[in-house]
Amino acid sequence: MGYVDEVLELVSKKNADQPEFLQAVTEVLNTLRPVVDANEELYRSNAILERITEPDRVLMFRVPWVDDKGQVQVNRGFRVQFNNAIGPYKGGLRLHPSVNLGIIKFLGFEQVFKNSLTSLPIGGGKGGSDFDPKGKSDREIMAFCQSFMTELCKYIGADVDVPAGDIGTGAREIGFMFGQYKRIRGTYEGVLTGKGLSYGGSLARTEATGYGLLYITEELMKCHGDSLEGKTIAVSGAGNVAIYAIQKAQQLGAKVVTCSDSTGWIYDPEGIDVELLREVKEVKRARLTEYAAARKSAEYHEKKNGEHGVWSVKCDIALPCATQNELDLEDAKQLVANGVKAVCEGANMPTTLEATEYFQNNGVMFICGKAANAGGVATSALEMSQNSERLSWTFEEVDAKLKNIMVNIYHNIDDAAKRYGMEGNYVAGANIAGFEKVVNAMLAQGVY
Ligand SMILES: NC(=O)c1ccc[n+]([C@@H]2O[C@H](COP(=O)([O-])OP(=O)(O)OC[C@H]3O[C@@H](n4cnc5c(N)ncnc54)[C@H](OP(=O)(O)O)[C@@H]3O)[C@@H](O)[C@H]2O)c1
Ligand SMILES: N[C@@H](CCC(=O)O)C(=O)O
Repeated sequence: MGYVDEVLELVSKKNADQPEFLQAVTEVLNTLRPVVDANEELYRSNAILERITEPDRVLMFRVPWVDDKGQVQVNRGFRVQFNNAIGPYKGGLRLHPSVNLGIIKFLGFEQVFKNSLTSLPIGGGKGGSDFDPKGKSDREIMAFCQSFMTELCKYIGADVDVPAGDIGTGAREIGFMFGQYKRIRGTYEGVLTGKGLSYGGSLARTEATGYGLLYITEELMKCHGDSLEGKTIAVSGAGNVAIYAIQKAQQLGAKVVTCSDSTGWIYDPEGIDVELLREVKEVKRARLTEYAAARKSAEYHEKKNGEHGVWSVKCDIALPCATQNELDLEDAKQLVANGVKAVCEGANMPTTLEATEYFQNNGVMFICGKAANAGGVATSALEMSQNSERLSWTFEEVDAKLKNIMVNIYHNIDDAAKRYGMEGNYVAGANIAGFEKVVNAMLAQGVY
């Protein structure tokens, strides 16, 4: 048995109850085979694959808080500090009832490679809680965030570990957590990113993941002699990533005809009205039925198991921007039958392994989330730089740096795939390029 298969077996045994983590590790290690074969002795003797698949540490803690009725509620909090070979741990905090250790580990593992691809000095980590922010009052959100940070603040810091947003964690939650960190630790430092603009946040961070997704998609199209002009795009999700992906796609001349949330989806053949979508989702925190009620051209469909949802709509480009494993093999077959040319992941691991393979075997250009959604964390690293130098850059400066980073990521992953004879396999390219930098740093820093 080869080194990759030995480690895959070991990781499967140790983490049998963590399917999402195993899925992420399987995808990465399978695509690293040519690199591992070329360096087997070095990597094996240094146990590189065993070390890179085991987090530096896992923190799991109780989060007690009081609801509006005076009842004490208890949630479980997590922070997985996965790898800090190239910089302080960096990655978001997910607040969603589905959160468990396996999901946070998959996200933390992916973050190691994604952050490496940004070319900026950030290691990988992730955290969150099974707390459900939906339907909670602002006071309840504050109570939860303060309790969560009361424990987490012992383990993080501007040069140690810098959390940020993810599903369910936006500017409101980051504000409450920042306030609590400051109150307990007594230091005003860039310990979180995605902060409000009046207290250390960066312009363009809100837009960064969605805009970055479109910058890399634009470069992909350009390098294949095409453009986004006039293309029809299907987007899933209606949160931070989806909204700003839709906005930038429209600015670049494409028409986005779908979006979705966890209960239903919209088909709007005239193109999504992004300002209306922002009003419904960002301001009112309402359901998409409100979008449909306010827009004549929009059709609302309830989510039904076994149906393709937004992926049933004919499109040139698909941008999954909601959550993991939201696009499966049957959805991929439908998209291919409808003539999709490119799929770029705004969410983390939204496409199942089988669906990814189907796209790749059917000539669809496919860029995985580690590369395609790296613009968010890259701009978080730019926020860290601004905090360190106590300066704020203009929107245009940050946006220009973001675009440059995304274009470079495209060329790095394209080159890495070509170096190993896998031209056009951007999943392999992203994993290889991300891995090489981290491994070189690990080897240089000795056994730890
Ligand atoms: N924010 C960032 O900077 C960033 C950066 C890189 C990657 N990502 C990834 O991008 C994805 C979206 O994050 P976000 O920041 O946009 O979160 P968000 O603002 O909380 O939005 C998430 C969206 O996805 C929908 N959704 C969640 N679970 C779903 C499900 N099971 N089926 C259908 N829709 C579902 C949500 O609908 P409901 O409102 O009904 O829950 C919401 O519309 C995640 O995978 C995240 O890890 C985020
Ligand atoms: N949660 C986001 C952003 C992380 C950050 O900005 O640190 C991601 O998956 O990359």
